[in-house]
Amino acid sequence: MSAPLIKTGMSAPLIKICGLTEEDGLDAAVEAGVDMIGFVFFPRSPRAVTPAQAAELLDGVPYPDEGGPLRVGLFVDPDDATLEAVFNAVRLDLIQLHGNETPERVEAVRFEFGCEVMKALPVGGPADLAAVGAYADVADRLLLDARPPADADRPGGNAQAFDWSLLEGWESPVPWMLAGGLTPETVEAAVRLTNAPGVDVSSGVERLPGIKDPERIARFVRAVRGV
Ligand SMILES: O=C(O)c1ccccc1N[C@@H]1O[C@H](COP(=O)(O)O)[C@@H](O)[C@H]1O
Repeated sequence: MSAPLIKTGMSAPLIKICGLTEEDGLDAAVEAGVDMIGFVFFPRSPRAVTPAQAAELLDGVPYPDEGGPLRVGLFVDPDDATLEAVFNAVRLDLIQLHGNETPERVEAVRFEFGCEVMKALPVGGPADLAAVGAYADVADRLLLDARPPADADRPGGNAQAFDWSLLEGWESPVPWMLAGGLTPETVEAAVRLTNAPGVDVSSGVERLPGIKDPERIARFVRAVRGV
């Protein structure tokens, strides 16, 4: 077993398992005690769920004030009606905006829905980190993900990592999480290099697109927590 990632005085990185579509994966994430569970409300994703499906899956899952994980809804350039439809079915703790939302749109969503917002930003090179500043005052959290290939069908969930060394010594003005191609095999190195205070994974803990592998979820959590 390798040395624990968590050095004295440092808290464990938060863990988000995203793209849950079925009970086995959801149960594995909840039982592993992850901090956040994510549901994709983007129809073009193989992990997309409807508001009704998310509500059914979440039935019986403890709420955060009962010790359960935060519930994250992932959207790509959603209009208000899309967000409303989800909020009418599910109590979300965090809205993840994974499209081309401007700082003004992030601020408006946060205000209108009274919910914390995590803005995903694509990283492909040093210049992308400069964009972070524009969201510092309007987003509660940032999610740094790999810049998708030009021909990608979706802006995330592509099992693609970026050059983590870009984040060496980088300090974020707001809480942030690392995403993009993380796996149980790579997450330890990613956290060591970037000092990420949170990690988010979808493809890397799946056995098929949209179907999570409970054993890989457990391995991912063990790798992050060094147990
Ligand atoms: O998972 C998807 O299908 C998805 C679709 C549209 C936007 C984002 C999506 N996923 C998010 O992308 C990152 C990285 O995912 P991966 O681990 O590389 O598969 C993560 O935040 C997912 O939630």
